[in-house]
Amino acid sequence: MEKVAVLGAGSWGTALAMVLADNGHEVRLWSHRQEHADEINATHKNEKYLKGVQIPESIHASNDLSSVVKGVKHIVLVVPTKAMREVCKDLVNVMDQEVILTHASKGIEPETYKRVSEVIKEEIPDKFYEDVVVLSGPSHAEEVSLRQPTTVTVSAADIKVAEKVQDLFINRNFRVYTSPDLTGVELGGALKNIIALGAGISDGLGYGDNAKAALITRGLAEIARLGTAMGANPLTFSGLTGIGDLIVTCTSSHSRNWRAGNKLGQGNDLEEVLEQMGMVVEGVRTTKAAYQLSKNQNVEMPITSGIYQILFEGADPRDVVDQLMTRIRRHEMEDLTNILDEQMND
Ligand SMILES: NC(=O)C1=CN([C@@H]2O[C@H](COP(=O)(O)OP(=O)(O)OC[C@H]3O[C@@H](n4cnc5c(N)ncnc54)[C@H](OP(=O)(O)O)[C@@H]3O)[C@@H](O)[C@H]2O)C=CC1
Ligand SMILES: O=C(CO)COP(=O)(O)O
Repeated sequence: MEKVAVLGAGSWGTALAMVLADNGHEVRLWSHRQEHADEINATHKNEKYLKGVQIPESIHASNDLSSVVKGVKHIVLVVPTKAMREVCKDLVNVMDQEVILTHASKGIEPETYKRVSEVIKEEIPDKFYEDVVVLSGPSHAEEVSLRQPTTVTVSAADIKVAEKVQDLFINRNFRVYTSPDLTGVELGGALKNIIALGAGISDGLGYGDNAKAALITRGLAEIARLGTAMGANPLTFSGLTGIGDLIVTCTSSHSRNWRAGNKLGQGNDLEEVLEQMGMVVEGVRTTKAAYQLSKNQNVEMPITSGIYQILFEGADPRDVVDQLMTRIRRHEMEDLTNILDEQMND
């Protein structure tokens, strides 16, 4: 059994800490607020983030980063991506041994367009880690904390290290696969949040299942287009961290991105919506990053671009839908049509 530090005591950090505790590991859960750590230790609940869920008494919460990471073999980073750099900087000051660093956060940094593992590697010298691993997939914390069947994927540059993390987390409720495509796994998890905002907007506008299916399918096409341009393997987007996570986030009312989109579709203002949520809505920052990336990479992303206009340029969602529906007509799969054309000409 391993000593594990989970950094980030929101819904996902707490749910992952519970999986690890169920597996018999010694789990320390770090919160950046002392009173939050005290509340978890006193009540064995995390009411704001996982309402009604009983947390195993073996999980010890703390606000003291240094004591939390002392002597651990694994550190699991689960803070919102906007806090990732700052937490890594603090972590470097208290680390004195080599660990396996896993992160389970989903986003892209808007200013640098970096994936989370790139941010971590930039901030933490490599003498402190065996490798940086990502854990991603269709996994709402609310369901994981109820031990409902869930599947995720872990990936790292060194697949052997990813397998160690697979062993750490896997159990009969939480099935963990491995993938060699770190870039694809991280991008699928980050970019699906943009489309989930769109699915929420569509539902908020009162559109139906046809529109949602269109958003998921055409959304996946543009995620794969950008992902492939950034070095991912296109096959990854047909897996758990691609279409799997896209389905769960676009169709579940657990999703904060879907819920925020839903309120926007009903005509609420972005600032107000984010304030009311009180939880992280990663898709907003990621839309900014992906919109800019699509321009830099010269990749067409009409849905992302439409959501950018709604979030940051005050566009009316109905006008954006109209704009998407009346784009110039085209083939569904340009690549496929090109191959067929070539075969006809042979
Ligand atoms: N929830 C889910 O089902 C899943 C979430 N994820 C990803 O996990 C990541 C974390 O999300 P999640 O746990 O859901 O978020 P939540 O909104 O549930 O919780 C966020 C937590 O981070 C804390 N926090 C905020 N700012 C900082 C900071 N500067 N330093 C340290 N901690 C901070 C918050 O503390 P405070 O209470 O003080 O605000 C809170 O404890 C996101 O990237 C998300 O996309 C991935 C898969 C599933
Ligand atoms: O990533 C998630 C499920 O896999 C959680 O999505 P939300 O952040 O939209 O709640």
